[in-house]
Amino acid sequence: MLITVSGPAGSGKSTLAKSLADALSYDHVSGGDIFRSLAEERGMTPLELNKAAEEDDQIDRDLDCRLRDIAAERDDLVLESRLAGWMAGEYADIKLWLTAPLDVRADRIAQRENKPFEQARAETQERGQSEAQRYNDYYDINFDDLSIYDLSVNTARWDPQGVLSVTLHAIDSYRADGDEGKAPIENIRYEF
Ligand SMILES: Nc1ncnc2c1ncn2[C@@H]1O[C@H](COP(=O)(O)OP(=O)(O)OP(=O)(O)O)[C@@H](O)[C@H]1O
Ligand SMILES: Nc1ccn([C@@H]2O[C@H](COP(=O)(O)O)[C@@H](O)[C@H]2O)c(=O)n1
Repeated sequence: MLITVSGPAGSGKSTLAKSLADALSYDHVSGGDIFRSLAEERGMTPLELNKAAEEDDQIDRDLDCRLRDIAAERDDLVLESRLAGWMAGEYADIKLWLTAPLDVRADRIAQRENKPFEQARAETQERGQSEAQRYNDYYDINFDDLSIYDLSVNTARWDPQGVLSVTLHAIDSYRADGDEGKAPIENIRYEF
């Protein structure tokens, strides 16, 4: 199966994707892995590529194109990034969405990156708004539209082990013969 894990910054995507891949003995590919590969191919550090991406939208598009190619080619994989669900589209078997209130995510990011809460909160909010605008401009994606996902989990309500249990239960309970049909993602422009 191809499982995607999407959500905003600090929602717990990497944490869940790693533990899901371990539990299922699947491979795990993250947007961060792809971004690091793109940087290496260009002879840049990820930080340098991140700065370049502010001026050059082709860098975001290359990352998203790589996500879509991986989704088309691979199986028994957990694919994790903001847009994994949108990019994998019809190739994904189960699309998971993780979220948590902004204050919770900002607090996690403040701890992870060792910065003040207010700073993390402002940066996370601003980055989220800027990303949502870019996804809309590039691909006509409404990042707030959760109708494409099969399961949404508020990770503020369960610890990482709890989130893993909830999602593993959903995956284990999935029966292809009882599936009434994947809903196609409509009106997205896969233009890279
Ligand atoms: N269910 C949870 N409950 C409490 N803390 C969590 C939970 N899931 C993840 N965390 C913690 O929140 C922080 C952010 O998690 P993680 O890096 O997995 O998020 P992310 O969505 O991949 O973030 P980003 O998009 O910014 O890379 C980490 O410190 C992680 O340990
Ligand atoms: N313009 C960008 C795009 C991506 N990154 C890095 O890739 C990681 C994955 O991004 P997703 O949106 O696919 O989750 C992200 O955490 C960044 O490390 C970036 O720096 N700049």
